[in-house]
Amino acid sequence: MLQNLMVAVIQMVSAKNVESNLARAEQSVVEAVEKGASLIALPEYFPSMHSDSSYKLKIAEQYGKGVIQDKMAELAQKHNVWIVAGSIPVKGRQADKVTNTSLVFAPDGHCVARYDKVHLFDFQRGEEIYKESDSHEAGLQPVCFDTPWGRIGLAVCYDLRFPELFRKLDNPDIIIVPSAFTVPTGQAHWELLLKARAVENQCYVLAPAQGGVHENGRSTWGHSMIIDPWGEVLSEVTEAGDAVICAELSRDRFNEIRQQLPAWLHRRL
Ligand SMILES: O=C(O)CNC(=O)[C@H](CS)NC(=O)CCC(=O)C(=O)O
Repeated sequence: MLQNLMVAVIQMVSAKNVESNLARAEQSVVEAVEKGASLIALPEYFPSMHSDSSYKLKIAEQYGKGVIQDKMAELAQKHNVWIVAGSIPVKGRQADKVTNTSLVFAPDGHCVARYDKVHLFDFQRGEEIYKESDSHEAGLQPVCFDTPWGRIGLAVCYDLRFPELFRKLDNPDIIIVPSAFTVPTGQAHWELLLKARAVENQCYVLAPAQGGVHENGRSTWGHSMIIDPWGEVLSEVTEAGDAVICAELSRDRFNEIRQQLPAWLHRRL
């Protein structure tokens, strides 16, 4: 097993156009590679953020083929890295629905994991209204995948509020939560929820987020971060806009925390 793992978390302010978002994502992946990262995580819906949900359906790809997936596979292989492709819209079972799907590409370019967001964000606060369930099908199961450093569990954005999903993961060492939090809920809960999931599950948490003012006028909270199993923030994006942050995840630190405070072993229910 690898002792340490350099990871990168990418923050974006995605616009509508898929091609230009993919080009920006590529730039950030290259920056992460230059910083020495071997696992790179992109935010929720990095290929396109747009108010009209029918646009998601328009750009949604069949699982296993399409320009977004091709680009991610190419980048993983070219740079010999793991890429967690935040989320992308994938065609659902129903013709008028998509799944909000996180795909993981291994260094050989193969897609090795698929997670469909389980909890859909239906929210209303004044003018700010989201009804993700109108255009999305919910996923049904928790997903983990294995890397030479350890096991990684997946969640997307609003899932962060449902600790039972994380408990159902198969004992991950890292949890990755690509997100696009609203500003008011992000300000109130984002860091709190991320730290809670890290501390209660005694694992690293990577949180790549959309952060800034988007083309359509929507603002997202950003504050992408990397948190250790003690709840300490190892790295954080403090400003709006595109950014790449890195941290080295330590196997020794992970083991030390779980040995000193074996809460993970003390679970009874
Ligand atoms: O729709 C898109 O284009 C991108 N996706 C999102 O913005 C998603 C679904 S609407 N946002 C969230 O889940 C926010 C959760 C949140 O903010 C909270 O739990 O407080």
